[in-house]
Amino acid sequence: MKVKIMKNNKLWMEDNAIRQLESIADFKGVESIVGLPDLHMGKQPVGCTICTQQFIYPFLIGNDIGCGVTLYETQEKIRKIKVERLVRKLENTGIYGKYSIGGGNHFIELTAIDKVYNQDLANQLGIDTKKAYLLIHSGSRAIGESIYREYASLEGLEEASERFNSYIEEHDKAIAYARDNRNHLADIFTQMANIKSDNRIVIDCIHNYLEMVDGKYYHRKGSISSLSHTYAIIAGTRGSSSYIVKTIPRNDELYSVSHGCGRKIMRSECKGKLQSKYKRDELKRTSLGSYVISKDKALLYEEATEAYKRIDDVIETLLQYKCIEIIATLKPMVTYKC
Ligand SMILES: Nc1nc2c(ncn2[C@@H]2O[C@H](COP(=O)(O)O)[C@@H](O)[C@H]2O)c(=O)[nH]1
Ligand SMILES: [Mn+2]
Repeated sequence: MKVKIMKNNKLWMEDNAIRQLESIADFKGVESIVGLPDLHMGKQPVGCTICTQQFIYPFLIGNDIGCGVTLYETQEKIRKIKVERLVRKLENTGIYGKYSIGGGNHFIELTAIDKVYNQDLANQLGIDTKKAYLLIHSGSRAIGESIYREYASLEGLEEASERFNSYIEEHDKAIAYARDNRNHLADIFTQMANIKSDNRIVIDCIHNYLEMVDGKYYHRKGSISSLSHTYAIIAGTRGSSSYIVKTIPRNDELYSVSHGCGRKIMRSECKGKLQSKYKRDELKRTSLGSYVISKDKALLYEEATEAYKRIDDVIETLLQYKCIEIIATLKPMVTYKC
């Protein structure tokens, strides 16, 4: 079967997203497709891997080429951080200019190791439960957007053609820019927050890109490659755990692992569905006690925890398919989106 959907009874999965993925199966060169547990609808399906031969489809990668999540270790002890004072300080700040977080669900999160499940693997990563960590989700910003505009037609690009070669060149630059952007954001944020840190990278994993392996093209949109990433971060939400995992490469799942929990409620519907339950300001604190700092007030509803699938269902599904081993969980302290 060309399209495989990773499912589990408890996991919420949208039929329209499955149909959107199936509609790609007949494109020239498409060999196989995997819908990951965080699959959801977008301009193109998100949470999937599409494997092709001979042709590539830039629009399947989308505009945020190189988007990823990086985990940095700070040198600040959790117990020394006065969270409320820090939040008050950060509320009057913003990151503008050459390096920026980006809108939507991009974020910088000050976070703590909550529970270690595999101490040996945690030691290999040098994880110290006393220290504060930073989780940064950001991408290639305007660079990715301009590449997307140039190549977004539904037409595939044939291997070795001039357009194919120039897309790959631009795509690789966007990945490098996105990585650099995350690293600069880590420096800017720790200085702004006055957090001691040399920002050691613990894990850096990207989820929107084209991976070439053995003459095949793996279009990854919200999909982490277990071939390139031995360790990965599966992002939760501002109000739920994110997971540090070891990936297990599996051909049947196109060597893929989910990048997050995936959207459940469309942005445009969030306010209508959630405002009878929460006043806007109540969404600045989460049920975990963490804080959200966002100048964009609409994002408080659009990015609420309930706008997403349950991370534990996504993780359970990945475990069931033997694609990951859990190392530890992260618990957000402050989610910053300015
Ligand atoms: N730890 C946090 N994770 C979050 C937050 N907002 C969203 N998310 C997760 O990130 C992925 C990334 O989605 P993408 O398709 O835009 O790359 C998403 O699926 C959520 O699981 C947050 O504030 N904190
Ligand atoms: Mn992303």
